[in-house]
Amino acid sequence: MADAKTQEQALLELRNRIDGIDERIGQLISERARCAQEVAEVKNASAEGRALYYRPEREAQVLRKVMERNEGPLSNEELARLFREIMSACLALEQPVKVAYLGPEGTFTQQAALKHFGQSAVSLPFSAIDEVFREVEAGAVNYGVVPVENSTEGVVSHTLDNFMSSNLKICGEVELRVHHNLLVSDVTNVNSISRIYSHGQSLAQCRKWLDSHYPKAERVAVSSNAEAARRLKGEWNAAAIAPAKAAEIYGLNILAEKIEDQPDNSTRFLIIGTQVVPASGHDKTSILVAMRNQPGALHNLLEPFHRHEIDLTRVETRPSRTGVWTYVFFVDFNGHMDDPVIRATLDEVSSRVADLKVLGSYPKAVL
Ligand SMILES: C=C(O[C@@H]1C=C(C(=O)O)C=C[C@H]1O)C(=O)O
Repeated sequence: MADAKTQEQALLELRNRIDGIDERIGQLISERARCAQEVAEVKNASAEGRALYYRPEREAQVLRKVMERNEGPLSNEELARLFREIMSACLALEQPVKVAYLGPEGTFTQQAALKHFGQSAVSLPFSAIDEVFREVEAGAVNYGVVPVENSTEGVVSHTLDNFMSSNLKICGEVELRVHHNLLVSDVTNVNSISRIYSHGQSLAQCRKWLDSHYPKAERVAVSSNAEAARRLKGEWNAAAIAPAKAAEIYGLNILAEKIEDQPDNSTRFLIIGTQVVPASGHDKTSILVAMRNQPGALHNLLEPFHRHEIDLTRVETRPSRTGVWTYVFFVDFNGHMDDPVIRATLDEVSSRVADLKVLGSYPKAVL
């Protein structure tokens, strides 16, 4: 009895302390939000209606500082995620950011959009990557989020091809661990699944699992994982590979979890917009280069990077859609356009190739 009483007493005291801490946190968050409102006034005063409310480089710096200061017990990622939401809410006071993503609702791209901009952003689904580009170009939204590469399946060529004809800039990147699940509906007969819907990339990422668990089922590629989930309604012999979120949205059941072949399966997404982003201190730059298919062409392109000791993080080739035998390279490297070494390197590269377009310098993914 005495023990129960001391326990009650200890809980009461701790909860009183937590109430006091919450009160202070609440006051500090409000104070921060008022500061952000003042930032908006300053931005408005000098921008004649064209204020840039969202500042990717500043947000990256804020999150990095949160992680550097962290003394635990929460992990850096967990603490940064909380601050991500505080900033998202503060930014929404200035102006809710409007983001187009490759939909429908429930796709990994939507998860990436919310991971990057936080839950206070207004996210709008579009059914094709081209449409996301078009919405941003038309100014109907502030930013777009599109997938660009997967650690198992490689590049999302559709996104790269869009950059060839677009003047949009890359303003940021997001990385997302991607887990796949096998979803079924209430009417599915789980012993007679003969058709499995998903996006082509996801089917490929679960190839081995499907080979061993459903070797005879027909694999049907559809436009997105969420579309796969949506198709299940009313089909008694079908399943879908999709994120757990899609099960929630479309009222489905998870039959098997984490069925991806590679446990560290992750996808990188790009934030596209019209903004040129200043340096944050840890940045990446993406360029697009067009060149003739001559002997030594790739060496010529890469040599200045090597000489200036610039780290390349990715090189992709796509056939150009204009000239015959002309290739287009997408190159990502560490550093920002404002850095004189990067600028000098790109000047050199530019003199060696048919065309060079800077797609953007942007903060490296923090979360
Ligand atoms: C407050 C600002 O505006 C926005 C909100 C931020 C925040 O809440 O810290 C950071 C950058 C901007 O996206 C700012 O530019 O400092």
